[in-house]
Amino acid sequence: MRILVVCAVAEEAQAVEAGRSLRHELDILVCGVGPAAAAASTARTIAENSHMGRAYDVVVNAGICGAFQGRARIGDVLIGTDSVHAELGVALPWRFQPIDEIGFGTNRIGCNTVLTVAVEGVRGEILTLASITGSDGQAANLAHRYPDAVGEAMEGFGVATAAQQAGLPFAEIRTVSNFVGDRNVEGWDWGSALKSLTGAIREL
Ligand SMILES: O=C(O)c1cccc(C(=O)CC[C@H]2O[C@@H](n3cnc4c(=O)[nH]cnc43)[C@H](O)[C@@H]2O)c1
Repeated sequence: MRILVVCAVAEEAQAVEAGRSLRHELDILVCGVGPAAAAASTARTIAENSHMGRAYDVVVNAGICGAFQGRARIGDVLIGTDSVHAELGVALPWRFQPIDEIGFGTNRIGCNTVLTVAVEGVRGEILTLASITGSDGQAANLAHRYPDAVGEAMEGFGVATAAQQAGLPFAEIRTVSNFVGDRNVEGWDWGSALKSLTGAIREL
């Protein structure tokens, strides 16, 4: 099986590389931060490899993330059931209206759960945002809007869109470096999250 694993930054790619198994052919793409870079870079890589006769069977987005308080802990592995774009819709003064409600597509792409059946972790929706949530108030609002969301990151929905348009199964695996909320980047535990990421890829 040929697997494309998409990471935002080099540190995540190194953690994935450390967990690589010889059972599968696995390419690692560093796409850059955010959903637009993730979608464009993933789509281009899928197309180029297909033209070279090296088509992928599966696309996986792997990286670190923030977790919603009480739903997961630092270092936990999160396995997406759905990748949800939490900013795609209409920001009404009194509530956020997802794009689905106005008939212009969907902000949700289902993850293939068979791919990740052997990976131990917390299962739930993983949100994608172009902006990292930077306050406890915003975090509470998102947690309320998405009661089944376990974490947030910045690339999942972009990678999922590229995979879906290419007709490929998609999975999102994240490991928790911080809690969603007040921005304190010094408090992020990259070490624990990257170590867990290596372990999760080993189980994939
Ligand atoms: O704001 C900063 O100064 C800063 C410092 C270090 C790293 C960053 C990033 O932008 C990395 C974000 C990267 O990691 C994912 N991630 C991790 N935690 C969260 C989160 O709580 N909310 C959203 N994304 C998160 C994300 O997928 C990025 O690829 C910034």
